[in-house]
Amino acid sequence: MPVTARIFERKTVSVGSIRLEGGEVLPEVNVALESAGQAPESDGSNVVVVCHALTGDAHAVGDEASPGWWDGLIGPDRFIDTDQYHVITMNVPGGCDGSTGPSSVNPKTGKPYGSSFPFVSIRDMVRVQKRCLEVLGIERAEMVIGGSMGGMMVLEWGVMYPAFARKLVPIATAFSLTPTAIAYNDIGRQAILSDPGYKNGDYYPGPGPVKGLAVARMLAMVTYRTPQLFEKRFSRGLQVEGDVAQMNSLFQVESYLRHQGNKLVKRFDANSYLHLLKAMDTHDLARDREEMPLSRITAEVLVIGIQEDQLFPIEQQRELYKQLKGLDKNCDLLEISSEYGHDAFLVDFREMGPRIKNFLTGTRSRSTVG
Ligand SMILES: CC(=O)SCCNC(=O)CCNC(=O)[C@H](O)C(C)(C)COP(=O)(O)OP(=O)(O)OC[C@H]1O[C@@H](n2cnc3c(N)ncnc32)[C@H](O)[C@@H]1OP(=O)(O)O
Ligand SMILES: N[C@@H](CCO)C(=O)O
Repeated sequence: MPVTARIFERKTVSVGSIRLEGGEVLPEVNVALESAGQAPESDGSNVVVVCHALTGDAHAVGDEASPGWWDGLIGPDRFIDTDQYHVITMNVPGGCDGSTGPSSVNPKTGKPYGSSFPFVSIRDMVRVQKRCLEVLGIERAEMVIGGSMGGMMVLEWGVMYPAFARKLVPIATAFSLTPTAIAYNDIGRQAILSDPGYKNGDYYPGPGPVKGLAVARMLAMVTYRTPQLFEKRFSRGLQVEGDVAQMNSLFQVESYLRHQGNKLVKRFDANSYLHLLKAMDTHDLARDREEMPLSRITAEVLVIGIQEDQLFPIEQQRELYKQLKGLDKNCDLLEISSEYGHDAFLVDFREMGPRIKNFLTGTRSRSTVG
């Protein structure tokens, strides 16, 4: 593979109007994207498409000045080597990192969409991203990879566009959410909806339901990590030594979660959060499909699961692998154990990294499970 000048680019691509699964037409859809690494080969053999998770964005790959959220996995001489590959990450429609979403201006009214922004499904996200890649002249990819919501998109890529990618890596994901995950999402949703700053979704340019969004993030963080990690990091330590009778002491874990809540509201829009939660809740790979959707996949698949994941339990990835295997697909399952739980796909690359590298570069290693 020839090594050419390394590119790092952020841009917004107009993909025109899109008819959504729900029937509504979203006019003038923009997709914000970032690409890093080598120029894409015309046959897509060095192209890696990254699908981000709920509060992720297009900035997967960064540098010292501006770290990206998947720098541990992707970069020069890293597991996905940008000296060899062209890595492209698109912000999803409905998001808030530059792609058309609830905070965007509706070209028909000249005002932010707010409450009028239509429902965007996981399939709509993939359809929009496919259109974006077509505009860029990218017809094929070597691999599509992503975790959590991004993993739902990876599976949809394989089902909707079987000829697009040669390899798929769905991580910490599933065909659909468990009722428990939907329950967590609804508690977060209710926190946002009950904040007076929500104003039925039409709060722009105001700060919006920042308290509600912060509380939603606090709860979500508990599901993203594990009791073991919290025990190790915080135990029952106090951040503020208060008077028990006055109830003004503060545990370290409380302080940490409040910090995480306050951190998210500085970079994320509550309406986008609500839309993406709904997209995940309602997603089902089998919905409105007569044939077994996995039977359409032609790519090689590496399923990765985290044994301590509270949000997407490991049984879901085992089932995915089992069904792929039952359909005689070329697939593998990597189970990792990490005290980071669900968030391990963002931070714990010890086992995942080498395995993804081998899968991408074609150096097959022994199956973890069978
Ligand atoms: C690098 C980026 O640009 S990420 C931005 C885009 N985000 C995404 O794409 C979403 C995916 N990313 C994530 O979910 C997260 O960023 C992760 C999983 C990758 C990492 O999570 P982090 O929050 O960075 O790590 P961690 O759980 O260790 O928290 C560290 C933070 O908690 C703070 N903290 C730790 N203990 C306490 C405490 N007792 N009280 C208050 N704050 C505390 C630290 O000071 C640190 O704060 P900072 O992030 O403001 O510097
Ligand atoms: N930490 C991840 C978890 C969701 O998969 C995020 O915020 O997107």
